[in-house]
Amino acid sequence: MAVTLEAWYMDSSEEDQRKPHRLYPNRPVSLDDLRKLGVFHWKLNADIYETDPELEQIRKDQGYSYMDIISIHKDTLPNYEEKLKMFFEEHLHLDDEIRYILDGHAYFDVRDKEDRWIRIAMSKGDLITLPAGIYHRFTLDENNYTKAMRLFVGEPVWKAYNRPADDFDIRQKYTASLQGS
Ligand SMILES: CSCCC(=O)/C(O)=C/O
Ligand SMILES: [Fe+2]
Repeated sequence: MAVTLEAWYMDSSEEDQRKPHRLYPNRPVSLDDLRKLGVFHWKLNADIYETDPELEQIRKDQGYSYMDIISIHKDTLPNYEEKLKMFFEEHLHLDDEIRYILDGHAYFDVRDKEDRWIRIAMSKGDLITLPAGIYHRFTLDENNYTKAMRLFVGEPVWKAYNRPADDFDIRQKYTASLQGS
């Protein structure tokens, strides 16, 4: 089980979003680089998610009072194609996005400070937090399946604001937080 998270700069090809879209040669992005963008990662044991004390501690420390589980597969998710299309539109949220992969695989793409796409490969046991105001998107990979826990502080708000949302206070706050990092 890899403790680290693999991430890389993406190519600009319009080919299938589910492909890795690496540059050649590959340009990896470290966990430290991700942290500077406000993106944080934990590796947990997803086999025991229902009773995991480590997950409990994170939820307590971070105030993640809400959780639900979403299974993203053509046979389980209503309006599967429509939802995947929506998830892959570049957007931001007014709150942090917190996702814990319980099974399968997925990609989160985030913009770096220079507006380049970074692809983050998520698999079973990866918990990630994306800060409010960061432009990002989500896709399945070529396995076409993931099951994820969605966590939230308080009552969940799933509203996504597609780019451009540069005038939003949360976007300004996020870009200001990057200064000097
Ligand atoms: C893994 S949950 C579906 C993706 C989602 O909710 C979102 O906002 C992606 O950016
Ligand atoms: Fe999102």
